[in-house]
Amino acid sequence: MIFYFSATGNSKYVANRLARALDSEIVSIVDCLKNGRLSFEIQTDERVGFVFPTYAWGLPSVAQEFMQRMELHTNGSAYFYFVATFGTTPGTIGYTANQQLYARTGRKFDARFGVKMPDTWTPMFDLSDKEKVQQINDRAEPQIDRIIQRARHYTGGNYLKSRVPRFLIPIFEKYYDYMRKTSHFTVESSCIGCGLCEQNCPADAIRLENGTPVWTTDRCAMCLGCLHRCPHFAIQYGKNTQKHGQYLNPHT
Ligand SMILES: Cc1cc2nc3c(=O)[nH]c(=O)nc-3n(C[C@H](O)[C@H](O)[C@H](O)COP(=O)(O)O)c2cc1C
Repeated sequence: MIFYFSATGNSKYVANRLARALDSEIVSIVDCLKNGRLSFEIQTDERVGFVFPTYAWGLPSVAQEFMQRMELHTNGSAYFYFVATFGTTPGTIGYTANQQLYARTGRKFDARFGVKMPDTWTPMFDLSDKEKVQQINDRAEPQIDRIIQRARHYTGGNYLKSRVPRFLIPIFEKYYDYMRKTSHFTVESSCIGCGLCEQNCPADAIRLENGTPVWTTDRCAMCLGCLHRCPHFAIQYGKNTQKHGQYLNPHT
């Protein structure tokens, strides 16, 4: 079983690659949260993966909620592994994920991995050069292959690079709160009120008011799925996203 969350397709692509190679079922945590499917039977020697994007060096709020609410029934022999997709640095996400799993199940991840992919935090990072973006995605392939090899052999260890001191965790938690201020969103006149942003929002944080998206701040995970998936690129966040372009994983 592989649990995943993905706003723009990177983590879903990685989860799919792992699932095909390891003959695992992939499970969307957004569907689980929406349908109340939170209890899972884990088989003997099963490989149980969690594939999440890194947000502000930590877990997206949706992933935190899932990990806090999930119930995993296991006889203890399963292999648990965590995969962070990230753009620049995964920071402390591996440590935080470990803490969450331990709090819920009393056990830690056997292995932690990372895959560097295009950084979808476009208020800061420029994804407008499609060739460069493709190169980053090409370089992700051997990283995914290595994870498959290790998971296939139940290999343990912490392979998440760019680890940083844990005392920075509260600072980055505050930074994520700052990022999640939905007042930074603007909607351009090219918006046709199609409602795709509302339909696709993983946190049910968007509703259309007079044909224009409005965000509910305390629900929004700031995944930027609305911005990157808008067919008219009408949703912006701050001053830079327009010039930094939209991104969806090419396999989406
Ligand atoms: C709100 C937000 C915060 C992010 N923070 C980080 C970060 O701290 N470090 C990093 O390396 N990448 C960061 N990223 C980039 C994503 O982790 C990366 O692009 C990921 O592969 C996106 O996965 P997805 O396509 O499955 O949603 C951030 C992206 C978003 C939207």
